[in-house]
Amino acid sequence: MPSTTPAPCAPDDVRRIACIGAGVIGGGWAAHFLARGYDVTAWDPAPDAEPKLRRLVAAAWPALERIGLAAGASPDRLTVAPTLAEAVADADFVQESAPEKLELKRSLLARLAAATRPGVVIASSTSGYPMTDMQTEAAGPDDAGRLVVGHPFNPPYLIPLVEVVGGERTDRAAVEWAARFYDLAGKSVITMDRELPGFIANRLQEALWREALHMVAAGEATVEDIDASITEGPGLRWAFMGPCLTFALAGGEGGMAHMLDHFGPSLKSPWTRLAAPELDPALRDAMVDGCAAAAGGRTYADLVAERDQGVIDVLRATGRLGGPR
Ligand SMILES: NC(=O)C1=CN([C@@H]2O[C@H](COP(=O)(O)OP(=O)(O)OC[C@H]3O[C@@H](n4cnc5c(N)ncnc54)[C@H](O)[C@@H]3O)[C@@H](O)[C@H]2O)C=CC1
Ligand SMILES: C[N+](C)(C)CC(=O)CC(=O)[O-]
Repeated sequence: MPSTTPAPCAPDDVRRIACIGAGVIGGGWAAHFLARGYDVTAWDPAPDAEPKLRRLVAAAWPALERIGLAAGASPDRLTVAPTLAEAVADADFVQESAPEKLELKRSLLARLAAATRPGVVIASSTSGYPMTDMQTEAAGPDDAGRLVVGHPFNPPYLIPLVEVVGGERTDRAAVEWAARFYDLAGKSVITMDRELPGFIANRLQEALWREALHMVAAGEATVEDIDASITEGPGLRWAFMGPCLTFALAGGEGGMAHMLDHFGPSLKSPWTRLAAPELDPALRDAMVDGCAAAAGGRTYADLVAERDQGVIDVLRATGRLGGPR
């Protein structure tokens, strides 16, 4: 469909990015865009947002230096704006990462569309809301048409994937513009042609997560057993080969055909519980205590540094890190 709302600049001419909401993900996006050499302006209504954001970027920067910064990249190119309107006034692209609350997203995305220059694409980091449900308050086709989902993975400055999809009122050209922009900004993009709650990756992750919670709730496995079952097992394969091709190898030389003929009947075995468990206080405490035990005295900062180095090692070992960019 031809664009009715052309962006004010081409994806490769983007220079200024606004990050709206500057918590774990908005801050991670800011670090990523800064490392890629963009100017970033952030806005977040929390009174302590600026020092928190600067701490997050400072903590991420050593990892970003290790994988290589773009020419001219600097944390000094981060500005924190006092108002939403000032944050987006000159933006060539907006990444919204406010809390996962539908009403909040609806009104915030409408405000952002009204405050940006006509045609500027606005992407939401939502983990699961379809854009159709979030774009209901956008004023008209020119506003709603440039709202897309750009779902990242934590931390956005190291995990390449971003899932891009529009809603019923989104102009297809905005989806294509966002996909091209993320690609130029160093992300690995999956563009979806239809909306699914949870998109692709979270739909898969949530199935695993529900089963983990069921096992902890029923006392069938500890948090540490569950984590080790992935890091010592399938997780090692999943870093470079997805679950489908991995299981094709389970069929030996007969491939997926033999795998399905052999193990297909067990698909119907009651292995999974599928429906979500009740997140009652006992389960909440078991998960929180189990994670504290698994952390074994390592602080949040220790774990972030360990995770960042682990992701870099995996990216490097699987040939997905080139030289300095
Ligand atoms: N935490 C994660 O692993 C991932 C989260 N996401 C998505 O990213 C978004 C943000 O999540 P997190 O960063 O985890 O949350 P967070 O709680 O760390 O950060 C949210 C930030 O938004 C700010 N905020 C509150 N009201 C706001 C408003 N009206 N406008 C702008 N900012 C506002 C808060 O002050 C806070 O700094 C959510 O949509 C979430 O689903 C996506 C991928 C992964
Ligand atoms: C926990 N989460 C559902 C918000 C996670 C994501 O959306 C993606 C990720 O980083 O795994």
